[in-house]
Amino acid sequence: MDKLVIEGGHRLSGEVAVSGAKNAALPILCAALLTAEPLELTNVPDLNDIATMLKLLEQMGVKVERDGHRVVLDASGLNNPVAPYELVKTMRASILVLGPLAARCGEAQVSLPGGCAIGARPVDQHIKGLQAMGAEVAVERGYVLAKTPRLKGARLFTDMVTVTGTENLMMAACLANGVTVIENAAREPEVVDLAQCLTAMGARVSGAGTDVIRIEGVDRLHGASHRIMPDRIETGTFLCAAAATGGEVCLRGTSTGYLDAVVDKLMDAGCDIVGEKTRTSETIVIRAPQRIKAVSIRTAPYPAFPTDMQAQFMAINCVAEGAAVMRETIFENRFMHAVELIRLGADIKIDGNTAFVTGVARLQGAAVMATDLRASASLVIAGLVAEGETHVERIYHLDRGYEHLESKLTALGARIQRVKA
Ligand SMILES: CC(=O)N[C@H]1[C@@H](OP(=O)(O)OP(=O)(O)OC[C@H]2O[C@@H](n3ccc(=O)[nH]c3=O)[C@H](O)[C@@H]2O)O[C@H](CO)[C@@H](O)[C@@H]1O
Ligand SMILES: C=C(OP(=O)(O)O)C(=O)O
Repeated sequence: MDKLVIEGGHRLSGEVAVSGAKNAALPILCAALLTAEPLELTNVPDLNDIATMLKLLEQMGVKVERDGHRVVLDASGLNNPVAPYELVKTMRASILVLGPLAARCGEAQVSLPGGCAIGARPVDQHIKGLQAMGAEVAVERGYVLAKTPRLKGARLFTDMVTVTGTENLMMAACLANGVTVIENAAREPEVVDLAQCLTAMGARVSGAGTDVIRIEGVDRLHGASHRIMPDRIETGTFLCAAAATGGEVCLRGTSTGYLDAVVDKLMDAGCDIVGEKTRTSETIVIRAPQRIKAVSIRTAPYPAFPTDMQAQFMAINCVAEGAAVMRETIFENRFMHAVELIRLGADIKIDGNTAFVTGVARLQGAAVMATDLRASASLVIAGLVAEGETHVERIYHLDRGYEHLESKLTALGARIQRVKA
């Protein structure tokens, strides 16, 4: 098992390119199931989650061609609407095949995604929505089993804002008979990116980016080309790494437009952040003070502060001046990084869904264990500023969602190496 060894204390500076978004690419790969014509995707990040999703699609009969960041999917031979446990156990997003399979094949057997360290993460809203569209859905022996004649358009209301729930139901509705309206829909930019891809495939979707999405079902979708949006969470992670180290970094191929809440908090922390847009490119430049100020946050669905940035902000608050209150409202168990940060010398107290963080003058390197994807990122950020060496173990979590993180950080002046543990 690989681990990262980080020698802290090196200020980040220079330029880095941001990759395509994992959380946009995963649903969009599943959208290929909706058509018998090729779907060409560019800016697809090179991540373990993407490799797993491609394997999953391949074993369903989808032809996959991959050349760097370009992927072409051809689901004309789709013949096995099954997502087995072996392939879905590491990846929550595998549930995103459910809606497209039910819509295109009239049946699906999808293993419940594996347990995850950040919370229970049920899929009851995905199921409730498909049932409202006329599908018979049961959960048996760990599998969601769906059977349906052509899905029917329906008025859907989700009990809470769910990102993959919205995406699953939006994809299913594209081939349904009649109009579907999803109320209380997720407004995340990744939902909008998926809607844009579906529209390019001939779907009739309006309202993506608002909390009411309307989909007029069509008989079939066709092939298309689509470029995956930049990863706003990778962007935010590099901004935090720069902020923690008092650095000056230019991020290429990304935009402040996707993460207003994060940029706002980093400016409150004392950073100077400028987004620039030319005809051909977009960049963000961050200049951080020597020591940032602690900032309080409360996670909530987009456009509020993203839960996927909470762990990275905890890392920067650990070394900031002052104290912060951090409230996690999306997942019931997403403070696993706190105990590891405490091993590095952080001052953190947890009470239910609230963390109280008081900045310390310095962290000290130690061996720590990554427990989930963003927890891993927070430990890397803390390692960049801790005195001495930090060893981050179990980085397979990191490889699920960050493309070449250590080489990108090395290019910015960090001392970070991957070694066999
Ligand atoms: C692949 C992907 O895009 N993952 C993102 C997606 O996850 P994901 O789509 O799984 O997260 P949801 O938005 O669905 O979860 C929000 C909350 O709703 C609950 N819930 C959800 C569905 C359901 O049927 N029943 C239910 O109770 C969840 O347990 C959670 O407490 O959005 C999360 C919230 O922004 C992000 O952290 C993840 O990075
Ligand atoms: C929680 C995350 O991903 P997933 O939903 O794929 O587990 C994440 O991207 O931070």
